[in-house]
Formats: sequence, C-alpha cells, structure tokens
Amino acid sequence: MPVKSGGIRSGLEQAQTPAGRTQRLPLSGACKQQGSGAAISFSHVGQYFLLREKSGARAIEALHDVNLEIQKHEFVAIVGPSGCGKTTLLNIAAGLVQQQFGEARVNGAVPRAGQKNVAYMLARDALLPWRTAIRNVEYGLELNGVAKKERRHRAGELLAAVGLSGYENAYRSQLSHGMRQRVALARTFALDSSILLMDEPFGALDSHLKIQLGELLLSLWEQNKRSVMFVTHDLHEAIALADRVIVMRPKPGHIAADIPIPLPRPRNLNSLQVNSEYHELYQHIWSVMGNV
Ligand SMILES: Nc1ncnc2c1ncn2[C@@H]1O[C@H](COP(=O)(O)OP(=O)(O)OP(=O)(O)O)[C@@H](O)[C@H]1O
Repeated sequence: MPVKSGGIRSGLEQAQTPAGRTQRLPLSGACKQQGSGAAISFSHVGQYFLLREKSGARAIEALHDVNLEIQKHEFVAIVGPSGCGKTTLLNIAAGLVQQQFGEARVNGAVPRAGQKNVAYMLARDALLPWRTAIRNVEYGLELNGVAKKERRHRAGELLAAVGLSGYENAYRSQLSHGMRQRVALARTFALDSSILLMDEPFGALDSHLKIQLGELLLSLWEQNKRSVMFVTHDLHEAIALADRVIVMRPKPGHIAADIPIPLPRPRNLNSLQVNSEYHELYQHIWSVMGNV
C-alpha cells in the first residue's frame, strides 16, 4: 500500500508545532464527543509535515483541529481542493499516519495499519500482477485462512457482480484500466470489512466509467451498508454516492462544511443527472467551496 514519503509516524518528516497554534475551531454538526460508537471518529486532530526546500525546511499544517464522526452504515464523501488534507485524514484512519494532535478512533480503537475489519481502495488498482483476477479477489480471504473452495466461490460471485465473468483467469496486464478497478472493487468487498476507506478509487477513469463503477459500488454497498469514507475531487460523484459531503479547505487543512445529502436510496446515478435536487445540492456545495 503506497504512502507518501514521510507519512509514517516513524519517519522524521513530522514537524514540531509552531508555538501558539492551539486555537480550537467551533465543532461542526457532525462533531460529537469521542466514544459514541461511531465507526470512525476524529477529535481535534492536527498534523504537521516538514517540507524540505532548497532554502531550508518549512512546516506545513496539513490538518488543523479536525473533528468528524462517521457513523456505522454511513457513506461519507470528503471533497476539497488539492492539498487540503483529504488523504492525510484517510491515512490517519488507515493507521498509516499517526496524528500529532487529537484523537482518532476506528471501531472504537486507535487505528493501526492492517487493522481487521477495514478495507482500503486507492485510485491505482494495485492488483498483484502475478495473480489472476480471481486470485487477486481471493487474496484477503486467503490471508484470513478462508478455505480454497469457499474463497473461490465468493471471489467468482464478486467478479460476476462487477461484470467480469469470463475474466477470472486474466492477469492485470490483460485488463483495461476500468476492468482493473472493477477487480479492485470486488477485492475490496471480498472481505466482510465493516469499514471501507476509499481514496479517489475512480479518480483516473473517464466520466462514463466513473458512473458505471459508482453504480457498482452502490449496489455492493446497499447489501450491508458498510461505513465508507470516500475521498474524491469530484463533487458530482460525492453527492451521487454519499449520505454526507464534508468540504475541506487548505492552509491549514480543515473542515469547512458538513452537508447532508437527502437524496433517497437506492440511487440510480444515471437518473440523478436529471434530478433537480441533485443539481441544487451541487450548486450549494460548489458555492460553499468558494468557487462561485
Ligand atoms: N508525507 C508528507 N510529507 C510532507 N508533506 C506532506 C506529506 N503528506 C502530505 N503532505 C502535505 O500535506 C498537505 C495535505 O496533503 P494531502 O495529500 O493530505 O492533501 P489532499 O487533499 O489529499 O491532496 P490531493 O487532493 O492533491 O491528493 C499538502 O500540503 C501536502 O504537501
């Protein structure tokens, strides 16, 4: 699982806090006290990184006083411009970065890499090139000791669900980019993880494929509504998929708004394109993001 260099706690790149940065922002509606049984929670989370430049090193405040709870079965999208700290926040939940300030909890525990019950999906498919599609989907089940017959059956069902029947024995190099992301999606759902952390999983796909894979994601999610933290640059995608959209802003990275998405479920992403409420939500959040 790739991590931006220096993102791991043991690295030396985490900067000291400049004096006086203790200001607390008011909590948003989503920010409640720790320990309330949320799937994921961040309480007063702050993070600095040290950016090395020719002229010396500079501290970047990647996250400032972030408070957020994602409830069980909730689908939450995080949007915001490049550099506002979306991935850093996701990496804290994944246990890949340990925050310097505040607390984070995943299923009530301190997040750590490889934690049970949490699946992670990235923009790049990250399929193992020496394994066939079905054996990629089986991978997590294999690590968990699931018997071969059972895991093969489950992986086959998931490949069928993402429209890849007939490609079970194809290798990564034989699949298109969209097909690879379908395999990655099937792999993400193969384990019964109660939490999905998704970092722009469809970011590299064209808009048509994005909608197709968004539909697939929602149809898999509807089966048992895992808790999802979904980072994206694409506001259309965020509104179409999520129960809530969290808007982040940079310098320093912080939560600027927490907006519920009252669109009914199950959703059909194609019909949303002609849904006026969807477009109104888009205009509203776009204006919150400071782009009008
Ligand atoms: N390991 C690191 N070392 C130094 N700086 C980092 C590191 N990881 C993130 N940063 C800095 O922290 C800030 C937030 O980065 P992050 O990747 O979380 O933003 P993002 O919103 O996910 O951006 P993007 O949408 O472009 O992926 C940026 O200024 C980035 O340069």
